[in-house]
Amino acid sequence: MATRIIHLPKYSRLSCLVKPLTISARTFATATASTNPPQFTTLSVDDRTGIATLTLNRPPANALNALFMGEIQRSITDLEKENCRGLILTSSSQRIFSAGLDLKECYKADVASLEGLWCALQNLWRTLFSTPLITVALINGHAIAGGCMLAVSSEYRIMLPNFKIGVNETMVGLAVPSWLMDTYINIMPSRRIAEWDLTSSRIYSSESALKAGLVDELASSKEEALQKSAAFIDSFSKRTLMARAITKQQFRAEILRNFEQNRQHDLDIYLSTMQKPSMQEFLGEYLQSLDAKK
Ligand SMILES: CC/C=C\C/C=C\C/C=C\C=C\CC(=O)SCCNC(=O)CCNC(=O)[C@H](O)C(C)(C)COP(=O)(O)OP(=O)(O)OC[C@H]1O[C@@H](n2cnc3c(N)ncnc32)[C@H](O)[C@@H]1OP(=O)(O)O
Repeated sequence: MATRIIHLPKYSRLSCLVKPLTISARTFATATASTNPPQFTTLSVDDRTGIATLTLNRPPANALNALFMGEIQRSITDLEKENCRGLILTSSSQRIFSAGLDLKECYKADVASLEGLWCALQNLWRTLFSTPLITVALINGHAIAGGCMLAVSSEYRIMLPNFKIGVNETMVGLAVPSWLMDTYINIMPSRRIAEWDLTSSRIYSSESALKAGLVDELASSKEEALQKSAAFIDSFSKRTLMARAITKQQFRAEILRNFEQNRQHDLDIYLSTMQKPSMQEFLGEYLQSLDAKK
């Protein structure tokens, strides 16, 4: 798929105006350094409005592997440099926004691949959560685990009806990473409900997610959701963009600092968990159960 970036001279460059957060000295493994053309995403920018739409397109489930996550991350950093104002994140599938981490790539994988996968997930989260762009997740399908992470890292969530959304890690004996926990708490109206949801692997329907405050609006079609997404981005005037971005950054700074301090620990936990024979055995059964639905 071709990437189309249109230069938008009308808007000031937020990435230059917002002071970057300190990044720890250590360089973490990443699959994002590639300069290959995008395979799993399409990016379009409306030069009239300054709004970009990044469409996830890795059938069948938009499962997040290292290459895919690197592409999403790169698109966001490119948009920051291209004088873009807002970003809508959506899916080309009519059924699945994202099923989270690519579990097929977690199964019987070597340590280097597992490390690449987890670092790509960390890097993608960090970039999306900290971007000065105005971010909207247009959730036009199921959003599970890492898929829900993409949604809650964005600033605003608009969901289509009759889908599922939530973080299901504890269901299989995995602790939710602290950065995802903090991100979830950041958007939920009540910390108590957030704790309850994440400890019980609660998966919401679109309708109950709206009631709980996990999503902000429902839309009956993708077209309506696109209009609502644009309206959210437009609700911030051009004049306030920089102040808005700095304020957003201040709100999120502590979560980002905690993440940087715990990044290696978080990776170590993931690697040791994934290499346990009992986890691999479970994962094999879980993948079979997904196939058995057919
Ligand atoms: C519960 C977690 C289990 C193990 C975790 C182990 C280690 C991870 C460590 C840390 C955690 C990181 C965060 C994560 O993101 S973990 C990912 C957790 N995701 C899920 O559990 C989602 C599983 N999928 C589903 O529940 C459903 O597929 C669905 C609700 C998203 C969609 O349901 P549908 O009925 O519409 O579609 P399906 O027929 O089930 O799926 C279509 C197609 O997609 C494949 N697929 C689905 N999910 C994944 C995935 N996460 N990775 C890779 N592939 C996936 C599925 O097998 C089907 O493929 P085929 O058509 O058979 O080829």
